Amino acid sequence: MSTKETKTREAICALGAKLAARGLCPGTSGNISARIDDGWLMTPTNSSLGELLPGQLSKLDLSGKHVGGDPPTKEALLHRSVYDVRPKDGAIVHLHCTHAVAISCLDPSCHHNKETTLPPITPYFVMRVGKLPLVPYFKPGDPKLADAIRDYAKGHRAVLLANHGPVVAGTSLSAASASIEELEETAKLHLLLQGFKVRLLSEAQVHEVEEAFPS
Ligand SMILES: O=C(O)[C@@H](O)C(=O)COP(=O)(O)O
Ligand SMILES: [Zn+2]
Repeated sequence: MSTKETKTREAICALGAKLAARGLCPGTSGNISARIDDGWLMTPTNSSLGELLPGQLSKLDLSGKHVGGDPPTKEALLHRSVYDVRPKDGAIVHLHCTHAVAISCLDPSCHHNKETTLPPITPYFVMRVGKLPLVPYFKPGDPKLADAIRDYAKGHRAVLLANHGPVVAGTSLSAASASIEELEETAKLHLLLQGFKVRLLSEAQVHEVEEAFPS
């Protein structure tokens, strides 16, 4: 096994432990994956992200065949679809973090608009997440979900699966993690602000941040 693969295995386990310590992946929910030279490493199905072992991680070859470790997450095909349409990204995190899941369960008429479920409340949300479109509901692991996500993930690093939770891609595990944590915090803020008059960032302020901090 290459040193890079060994390090990636350790990084996935460390990230799982961090997300679990922050209460972002209840039970055995969520999954993490990373690209390696000869395929992908993914978290095994039904595993607790806080208790991952490097040697148990599932390895898929470049054709998507399971070639090592425990059986992969039921969302393996979904992860592969996102990698397919986002060739520059190297890692994906999917969580059932409470506030983002709450947003995913709202009637779409309660979402900010058709392009994004959450509005631009803070510059850091614009930097780390940007727009957050809603992917229509399909049951977890459904190949139709893996197919549907393609159109949304092509132009967005973060998407929200209806009645399910967020999926975020990044150039690295730490980039994907920073984005999904910011997404969850913004979902929480958005819910906290319900009933108040909120000043959103203007379109010009959003552009200013996008230009100053390109992703
Ligand atoms: O919601 C689901 O069932 C999956 O998307 C999930 O979060 C955990 O499934 P596994 O990765 O197969 O454990
Ligand atoms: Zn899930």
